[in-house]
Amino acid sequence: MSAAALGPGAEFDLIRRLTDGLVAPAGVTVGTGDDGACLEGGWVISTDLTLEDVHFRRSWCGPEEWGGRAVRAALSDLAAMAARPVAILLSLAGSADDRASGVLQAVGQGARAAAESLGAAVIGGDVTRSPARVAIDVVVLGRTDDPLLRRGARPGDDLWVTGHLGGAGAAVRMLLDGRRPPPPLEARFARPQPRLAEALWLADTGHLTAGLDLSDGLAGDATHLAAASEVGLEIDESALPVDPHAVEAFGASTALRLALSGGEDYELLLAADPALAAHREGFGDRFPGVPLTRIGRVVAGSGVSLRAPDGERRPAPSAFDHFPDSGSPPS
Ligand SMILES: Nc1ncnc2c1ncn2[C@@H]1O[C@H](COP(=O)(O)OP(=O)(O)OP(=O)(O)O)[C@@H](O)[C@H]1O
Ligand SMILES: Cc1ncc(C[n+]2csc(CCOP(=O)(O)O)c2C)c(N)n1
Ligand SMILES: [Mg+2]
Repeated sequence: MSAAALGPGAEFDLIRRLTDGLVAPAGVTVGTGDDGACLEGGWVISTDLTLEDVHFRRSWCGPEEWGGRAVRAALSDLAAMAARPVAILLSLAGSADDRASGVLQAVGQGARAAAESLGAAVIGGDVTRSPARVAIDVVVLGRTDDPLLRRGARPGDDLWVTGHLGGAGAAVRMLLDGRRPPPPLEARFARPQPRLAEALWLADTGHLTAGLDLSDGLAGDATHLAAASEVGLEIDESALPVDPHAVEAFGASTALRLALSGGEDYELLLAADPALAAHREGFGDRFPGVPLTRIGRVVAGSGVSLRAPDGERRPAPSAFDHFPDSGSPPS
């Protein structure tokens, strides 16, 4: 199977260059470009790197939460593929001081507790010294016989999103400003909830056609689903389930921007045939407190467009990119 296409941005230009020409070997049914790779026999594997001062600051929460958050974010890629978690490999790096003071042990304990609470055992890992900052790499292993891929969305499908958007971005914005977020926003940042059970339930309906998890922000992640499926996506701004606590903290307009571009909500963006709508009530009964919202549609074409409440179409804003405005890498 060929690699799935990714959306625009310097981070993804780099990934395109790094993966150019790669051919998945025998035994690998889905290679690069999706939330994880799929292996024959129903295995899904993915990796996610979390770095101090890039993904969290030391003063923002405790070391158990740094580890727990890294595991939760990594497991979200299994939710994106509607796979059931089985195990993780946990690699930790930190300074000699962080080892001596127990910080690295606490990171590992938080990671292990989060993994076990979500059905994954720690089956290995690695430890190295780092000159200063803490790094946490989590490889996740899951199982599914029918992975949900980013390709597969078709014109005429509806677009759905789980949960609320913008809460984690609002928390990060407050923390960067030196303010303490209120508990519901703090939780969205420190303890994201990968939508693992939700993904399995929705996949079981048989109506999902494509999906991914929202780590960089809907505006950016939607471009990957559009590119991989070779379709256009139309998103109705007024339909977005903006986190009410983000609205309370920042007002509707900034909260909407955070919902589109803030990132790290770890909700799911799903494309589904129109019959999924009949399962919405059942989803609400099974997952109270997790809204399932129809936010737009899949159309013929390419890219992502936003529809403002007055019906005007505009291009989606840019989302989180690790290398913003950094131009092209050398060819
Ligand atoms: N250095 C790399 N070498 C090979 N493939 C890569 C590399 N970095 C990323 N990829 C692949 O590119 C695709 C997109 O990667 P990305 O990290 O953006 O995944 P994601 O699930 O969208 O985001 P997140 O990192 O937030 O989980 C994935 O299939 C990933 O395996
Ligand atoms: C200190 C600090 N500054 C900014 C942010 C926001 N942030 C960092 S990485 C990322 C996208 C997902 O990462 P990845 O693509 O690596 O999975 C976002 C939205 C943060 N969490 N901490
Ligand atoms: Mg992902």
